[in-house]
Amino acid sequence: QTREDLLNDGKNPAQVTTYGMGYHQQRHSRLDQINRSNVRRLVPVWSLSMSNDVGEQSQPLVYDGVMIVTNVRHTTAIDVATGRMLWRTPVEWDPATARVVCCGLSNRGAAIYEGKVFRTTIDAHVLALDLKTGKELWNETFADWTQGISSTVAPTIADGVLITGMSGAEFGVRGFIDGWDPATGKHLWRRFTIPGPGEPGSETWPKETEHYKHGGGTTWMTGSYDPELNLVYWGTGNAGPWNPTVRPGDSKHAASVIAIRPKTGEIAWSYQWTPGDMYDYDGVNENILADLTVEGQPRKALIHADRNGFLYVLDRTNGKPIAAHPFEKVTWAEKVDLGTGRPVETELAQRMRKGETLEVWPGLRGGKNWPPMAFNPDSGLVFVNTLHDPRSYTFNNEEQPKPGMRYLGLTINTPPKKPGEPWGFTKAIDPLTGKVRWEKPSTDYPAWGGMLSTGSGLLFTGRSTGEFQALDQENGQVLWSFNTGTGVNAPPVTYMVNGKQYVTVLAGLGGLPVIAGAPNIRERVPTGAAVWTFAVMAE
Ligand SMILES: O=C(O)c1cc(C(=O)O)c2c(n1)C(=O)C(=O)c1cc(C(=O)O)[nH]c1-2
Ligand SMILES: [Ca+2]
Repeated sequence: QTREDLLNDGKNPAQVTTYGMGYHQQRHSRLDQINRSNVRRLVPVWSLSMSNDVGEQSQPLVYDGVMIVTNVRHTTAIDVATGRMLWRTPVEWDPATARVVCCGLSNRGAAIYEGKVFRTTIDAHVLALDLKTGKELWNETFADWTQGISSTVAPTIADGVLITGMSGAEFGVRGFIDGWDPATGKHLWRRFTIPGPGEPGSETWPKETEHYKHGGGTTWMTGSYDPELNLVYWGTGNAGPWNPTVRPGDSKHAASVIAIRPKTGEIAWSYQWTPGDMYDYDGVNENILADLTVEGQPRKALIHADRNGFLYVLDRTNGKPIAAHPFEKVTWAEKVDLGTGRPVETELAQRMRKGETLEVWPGLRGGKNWPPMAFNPDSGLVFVNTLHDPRSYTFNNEEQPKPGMRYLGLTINTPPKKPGEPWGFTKAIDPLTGKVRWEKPSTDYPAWGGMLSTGSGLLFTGRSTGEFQALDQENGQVLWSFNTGTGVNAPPVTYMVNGKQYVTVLAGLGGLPVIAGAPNIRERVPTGAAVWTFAVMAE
């Protein structure tokens, strides 16, 4: 896992070295051995228990025949050929940490570089293990978890710097991104996403108070990286508290993407998806980098499906919007004005800001939550699991921020589902036009799984009810389905070993779906945890 290995992820099919299957996070593999006609003979070749009951969200990494997976309890190395565990290093944390976690005890994966495995922990540590042995090499505490700061994010390595994010925007914290020396664990820089007094963007926060210290904007999904521009694109979470009446203004840089220099964390540009966020529209969803042709011109684009319901294409050199179309039902904004770059709020949103209790789409979980979509550069389409789920909010001003305590300033109501109304959709969308090529409704539970696209026109994704499936990219038809026995949230990967293509996904119901899941999911789908690896059975 040299710098070259990370830069070339996707080119060498034996390896998966980065989160997103490439720094661009397209989650597309050129591999085409598994195709429409043989996918029905896809069978499990091994499965390994993860000894965990609180959910699996990690994207596996594969290097030199070794797979690295994480969850909240362990970092595990697996021999890809046999499915045997090579080593497993436990992560120790005080069970009381669960109190400062909004949405489950989760971990989304590791980074690998120069013989080391890097990960964050739920109690706000970042650490390095020896890739060969699992032995801990260094371990740094980056925050005091009792203050409400935790971590679920997979780190990344960009330009030789280890970069980590954090969680806690529901607990009155101020978001940041850290840079570390991967060799030693030395802290190199910290970039707060919420500006301090006098910094650019500070004018969007109340001047009289120290509200910026509680402004949210956490950084709980991994940024993508453009090595040529040398910029890392990192999304930021909801503004805090959700109640906007105590923080009039845009609340920058919450619910935004910031483009940062990996060596210093300096912000090159920022773009705010949801100014003055009052819906918990965390802007952390993946930022897919792609080179698109727009009106005959090649453009360096960034594609992002936000929780706020809009699918954006930005110019990633400067953060200017090129396109923005709703990909789910949106009632808080009429459109995004491409000239000003700002959403045009509906009357409904304006009445909400004044304190009326009204139903809004998308609801707090967003038109899409964290499970990453995929982009196929050949067809130019994105493939995404959406959430079709409104909420109503009643703001109240009583709450004050207290370290490590929830700080939301509102109560939430879930309107009853209309009979026959889907919980979400799986959609193929052209990000430049917003045109939906096909969509499939989810009628029992929302699909809450990451997406993988392959060169043979297949899509792999999981369902909350346990099925891991292959869909046809042309029409969404399910070509293959395997029941893993527990919900699938994690993003799948594909790679080649000894000339044979494999697909791997972690199964393990967890995260927000079990806490606030669509009807009684805990009674109908068991928890549990395993890595599943599939290949086409020989004739
Ligand atoms: O604001 C935050 O810091 C934060 C962190 C996390 C997280 O780290 O998992 C989630 C959210 N917010 C959130 O709003 C959310 O809907 C969510 C879902 C999940 C999940 O794991 O399923 N995590 C989170
Ligand atoms: Ca949040």
